[in-house]
Amino acid sequence: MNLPVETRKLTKKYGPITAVDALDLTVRPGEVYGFLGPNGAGKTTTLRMLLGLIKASSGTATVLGRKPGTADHLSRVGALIEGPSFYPYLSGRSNLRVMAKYAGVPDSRVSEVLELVDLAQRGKDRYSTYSLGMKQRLGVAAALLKEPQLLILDEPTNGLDPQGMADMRTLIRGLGSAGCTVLLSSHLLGEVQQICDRVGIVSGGRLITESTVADLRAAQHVRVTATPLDKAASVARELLGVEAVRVVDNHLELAVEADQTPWLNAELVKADVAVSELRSHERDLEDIFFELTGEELSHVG
Ligand SMILES: Nc1ncnc2c1ncn2[C@@H]1O[C@H](COP(=O)(O)OP(=O)(O)OP(=O)(O)O)[C@@H](O)[C@H]1O
Repeated sequence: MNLPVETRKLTKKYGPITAVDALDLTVRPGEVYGFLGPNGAGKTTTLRMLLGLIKASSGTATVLGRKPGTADHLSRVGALIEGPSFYPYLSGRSNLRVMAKYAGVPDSRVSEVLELVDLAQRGKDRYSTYSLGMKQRLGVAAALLKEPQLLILDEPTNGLDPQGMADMRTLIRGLGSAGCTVLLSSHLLGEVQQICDRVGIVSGGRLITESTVADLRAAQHVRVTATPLDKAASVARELLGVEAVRVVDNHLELAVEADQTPWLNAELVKADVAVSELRSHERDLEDIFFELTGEELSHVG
């Protein structure tokens, strides 16, 4: 079976700017994949290449086993990338019917997709009266008209209020459970943590890591509260290396396996450090992102 998305050394340059830098992404069938990174990391540029809207400078992208932008590919990939454009004076349903007719999709599918995005009750209302969240969901409905195998969504909750975000998350999770592969970009950690099976973390156009959310979070970490903290930090750096030690507020975060904690404790005590707490803890994506990129992500979502 073809992978929904596979890129090899995918690169896009704009003059001196390398917007996407030798990206190797793999999206597997049936998963909700989160493409996570701060503004300007190269997410939109990547998605545009996957849809054949712009050409790569070098490297390759395969989408459902084909080169992006071929006729066959376009009918099997749904996308919401630049804000959806609809006729404001037509109802949501009429807008979709116009699109369905143009795409050769039977009218019955319009009701199905309105149901899927929870707009069946408001289908008769004018598009101009919709909230931003409803407009976004109608955009997803339009992308679903052709029953795509892969749905690509660029920042699907951008600009939505908390309720709109929650509705969109429910919708995306539902699509994922129904077997549609979803690739979405986001700069919102909370969102990705809640919706996605796997994430690709991107920074400055480069892929920093690609993993399941569960695996990323399960990587062992030990939190140490001790006095004096600066001495504890320097002992830990000597024992574990500078990279493995981070001072956070009034404690240390150490990248170390849990079975090493007795040894670590003994070494700290030997160095006259009073250890009041030493325990392994599950990190959230925010910590991981900061460790990997040195950048902060947004807390919203
Ligand atoms: N058409 C273009 N011409 C020149 N530079 C561009 C163009 N499109 C994107 N860039 C640059 O490429 C880099 C990546 O932009 P991109 O929009 O892909 O990032 P992003 O991760 O999607 O961020 P955002 O969420 O802010 O859109 C940025 O430095 C951006 O300024």
